[in-house]
Amino acid sequence: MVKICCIGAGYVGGPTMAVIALKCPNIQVAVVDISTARINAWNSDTLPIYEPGLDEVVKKCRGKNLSFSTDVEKHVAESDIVFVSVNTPTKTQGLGAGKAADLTYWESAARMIADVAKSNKIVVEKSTVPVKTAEAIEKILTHNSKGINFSILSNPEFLAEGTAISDLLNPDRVLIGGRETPEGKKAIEALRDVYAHWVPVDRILCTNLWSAELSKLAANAFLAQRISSVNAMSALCEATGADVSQVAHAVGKDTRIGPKFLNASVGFGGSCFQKDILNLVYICECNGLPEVATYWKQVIKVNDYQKTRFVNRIVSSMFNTVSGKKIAVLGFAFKKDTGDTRETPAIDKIFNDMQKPAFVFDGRNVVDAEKLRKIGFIVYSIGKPLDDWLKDMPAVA
Ligand SMILES: NC(=O)c1ccc[n+]([C@@H]2O[C@H](COP(=O)([O-])OP(=O)(O)OC[C@H]3O[C@@H](n4cnc5c(N)ncnc54)[C@H](O)[C@@H]3O)[C@@H](O)[C@H]2O)c1
Ligand SMILES: O=c1ccn([C@@H]2O[C@H](COP(=O)(O)OP(=O)(O)O[C@H]3O[C@H](CO)[C@@H](O)[C@H](O)[C@H]3O)[C@@H](O)[C@H]2O)c(=O)[nH]1
Repeated sequence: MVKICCIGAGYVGGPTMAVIALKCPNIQVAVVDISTARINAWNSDTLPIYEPGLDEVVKKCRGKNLSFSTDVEKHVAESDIVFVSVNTPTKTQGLGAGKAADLTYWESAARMIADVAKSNKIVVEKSTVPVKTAEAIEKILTHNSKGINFSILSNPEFLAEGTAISDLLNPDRVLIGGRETPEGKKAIEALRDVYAHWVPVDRILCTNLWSAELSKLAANAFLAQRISSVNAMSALCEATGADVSQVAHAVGKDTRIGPKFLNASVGFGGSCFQKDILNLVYICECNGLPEVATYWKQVIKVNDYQKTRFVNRIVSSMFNTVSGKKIAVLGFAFKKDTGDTRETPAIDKIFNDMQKPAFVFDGRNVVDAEKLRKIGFIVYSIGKPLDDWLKDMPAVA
């Protein structure tokens, strides 16, 4: 029986391994983590993360071919395939601080694998990492290998939070990068066999290592760029009386552009887009490509601009100061299905209790602005024609 171990029981490691266990009953899957609290939660009735559909998958497989453990070394030693899905945040100090990916957790995982391995292993990069990380990992593993063979694969994850289970069950593609050597090709085949249990083979793309590593950063950069593009348009819509939803709809009808990821917002959030674009910018700079770095950096700059613009609208509409005023934030999560409070029927109550004039600032275009205006609110919807009140106020506080 093939044994898989995943180091890192987070937003990626947990759901990904649960789906592998569900679809591959003949494979034993162990998810390990240094955090006892996280592992205890994975073994309890209250999982450490909320994802629609996750509970059912975990409950079906846990105790059969899916386990969660803090005994990292034991499970790594026993596995044929080791996924590494540890966090790779932006560095906060040292070389590349504020941009480069911090690979401390990755490096310590790689050193531990080299230490405890007693048989040949396929080591899979699941975390999002800079291009050429596989080379560094390979060096760590082979220089400490005691004659054991390690094959490194890059298998970046494209799931989005909130839709992780459906993304994993029905992925647009699975990407596997490996060395173009006989051993590398054999390792790619072994991982392809795992996914082929449920993913159509034409959706399993096999590339060289560097293409797979870079494709992940590129995909996130392209997605974030679309959001910054529509958000940039939202500012122009407000200045001209155009409606950003209508513009996005018309633009997205072009089949070359497509309708997805064109929702104007207060800017993108989440743990990935900013971190991965900063990482991309850093890699471009390190490779002597300042123009390319500047191009992608602009995506973050527009995102920052959009956040500031939204706050400025709030402050300027409320007579240039919010000090002493109470502001309620409805929907604090970075996106839906992670804690959503839209269309709460409590809004009319809220209006009666509020000081007048009462405002709603909608950074996601999710509220029914006309309904709220009828109740008496002054409504600002991002990228939409402005209320008279807002027209009279400067856009910048
Ligand atoms: N969150 C997402 O939606 C998403 C999607 C695709 C890719 N990614 C990428 O996947 C990676 C993991 O992201 P995440 O959101 O799952 O992170 P996370 O912080 O939720 O989980 C990482 C886990 O790794 C554990 N860990 C760290 N070092 C360890 C070690 N040496 N041994 C054992 N466990 C260790 C941590 O305790 C933590 O529980 C990142 O590189 C991220 O960029 C994330
Ligand atoms: O049209 C849109 C779409 C999204 N967003 C915002 O963008 C952010 C990110 O959303 P989303 O991409 O859906 O969630 P993530 O979980 O951050 O997933 C992204 O980051 C992951 C980590 O790398 C990748 O695996 C996914 O493919 C990629 O979509 C959120 O704040 C959204 O509200 C918008 O403002 N407008």
